[in-house]
Amino acid sequence: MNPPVAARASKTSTPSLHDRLKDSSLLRDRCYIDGAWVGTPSRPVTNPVNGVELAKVPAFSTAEATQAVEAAERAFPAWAKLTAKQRSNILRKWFELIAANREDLALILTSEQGKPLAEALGEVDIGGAYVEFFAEEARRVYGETIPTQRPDARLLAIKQPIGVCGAITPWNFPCSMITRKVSPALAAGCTVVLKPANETPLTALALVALAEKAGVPKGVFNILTGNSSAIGKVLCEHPAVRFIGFTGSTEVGKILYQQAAVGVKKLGLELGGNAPFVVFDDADIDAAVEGAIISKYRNMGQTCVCANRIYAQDKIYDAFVEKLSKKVAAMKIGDGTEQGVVQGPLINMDAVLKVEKHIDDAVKGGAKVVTGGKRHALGGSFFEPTVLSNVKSDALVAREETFGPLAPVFRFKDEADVIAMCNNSPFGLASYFYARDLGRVWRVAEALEAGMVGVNTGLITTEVAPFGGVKESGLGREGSHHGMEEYVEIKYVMMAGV
Ligand SMILES: NC(=O)C1=CN([C@@H]2O[C@H](COP(=O)(O)OP(=O)(O)OC[C@H]3O[C@@H](n4cnc5c(N)ncnc54)[C@H](OP(=O)(O)O)[C@@H]3O)[C@@H](O)[C@H]2O)C=CC1
Ligand SMILES: O=C(O)CCCC(=O)O
Repeated sequence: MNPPVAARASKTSTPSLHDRLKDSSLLRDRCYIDGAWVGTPSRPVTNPVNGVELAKVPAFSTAEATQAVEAAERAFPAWAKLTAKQRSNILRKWFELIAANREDLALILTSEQGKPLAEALGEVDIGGAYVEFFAEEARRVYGETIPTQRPDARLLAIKQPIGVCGAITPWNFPCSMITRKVSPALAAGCTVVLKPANETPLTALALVALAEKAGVPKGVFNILTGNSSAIGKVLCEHPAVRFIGFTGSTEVGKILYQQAAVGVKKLGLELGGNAPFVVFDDADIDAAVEGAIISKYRNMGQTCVCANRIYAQDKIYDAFVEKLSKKVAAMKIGDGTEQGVVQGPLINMDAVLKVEKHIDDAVKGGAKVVTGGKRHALGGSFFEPTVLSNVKSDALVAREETFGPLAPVFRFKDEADVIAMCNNSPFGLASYFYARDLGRVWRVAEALEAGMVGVNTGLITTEVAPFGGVKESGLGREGSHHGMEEYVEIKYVMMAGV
């Protein structure tokens, strides 16, 4: 029997998260290992709006991570042996439960992460869409027959689940980064040990509670919260783990890459970006402003694909900056659960310090604050959405990912000039541009060194397309049928003596 978080006596008039949920059993304070809810809740999870504690979760480490991997190892043969249809049906049920509980999941997500409720609902929907998509893909893991080179032999290649998989996920998308890894893994026949970000474990635990309800067997999907480096080391070094899927900073991605090298493990890495967003002078400026807003300010600028450097061409520069800053200045800031709020708090004070550092540096170099530029009067980690103009191409913000609500607008002269600036980065995750000339659209899309290009759009994420980066932005792809390939091995079989 799993123990949900008990109702807390609320001393204030504001109902607790527990009391606001339609199904309070989704609020969990234990981890799930080998089919049991275990651990002592000890590590507080707080609301970034006001620091109020939402729940406590266990602080697990090496021993529990090893237990979780070994549970996943024991569960693997039976799960891999199920027919694709059997696994697909369980995943379908998980998707249906996510959809049926979308409002509760979104409320948990906003409460621990801070993004506006409408965005949290959107994230839960796409999170569910990954599960739905991979429930369908489970039945399409086809192999191939190969024309033989020997008359007495037949050749074929079959695809088999890679084995136990580790998943390490970030706080900025506490739902969709989990389902984007776990659902293809389960669909392929792999078992999983998940370590969600310590800032946002409650959405993850709720997703696991729904997976349990959907009939995912014991040991197939395990989750543990706690010491990230110790748990990460077990996932990288335990011989049973064959794949690690990670979304997060490039710095941590490189640590995992090195640790996993010892056991020659396959890795999927979704790391930092530094997305350029280019507005050419033939663009529809109003559409470009809308695109810049969604790309830059979604999740308060805390997405790895968000526009980090905005380049506007000479002729339209002033008009673009004016229209963008007008819209940004009108954004409603506050608790993401309040009606009309489009910007919540940043995840923590470190995030605020990074935005301030980038603004200070740009301003010292001659940039002008057109709107925003400082901490918001609400206090805590609230920061005013900001637009800077006349930013120099060598500013810190041109080189580093801000991960906050800061839009620096750079000026450029021509296509060659801007492509060189865009590609002058060790990162290559997303990129965006607005243009109408068809020749230019093809040239620029092909020239950008990035895993993803948005042309005349600021929102490119969908479960049906391959998401991932080049250069130091990572390895592999998530989502789409390519996302399944990460979780299978190809086995070549020669049948001779035919
Ligand atoms: N590409 C992306 O989507 C993301 C990029 N970032 C970038 O990284 C910056 C820092 O954010 P941060 O949250 O610290 O990102 P991290 O890379 O530190 O965190 C991502 C995940 O990795 C875990 N982790 C941290 N250290 C280790 C380790 N040594 N071994 C295994 N797992 C580990 C974290 O756990 P825990 O939280 O428990 O420490 C979390 O689950 C952001 O400002 C942003 O620039 C951050 C998040 C997502
Ligand atoms: O920031 C990330 O790590 C993933 C972005 C997901 C999205 O674009 O919805």
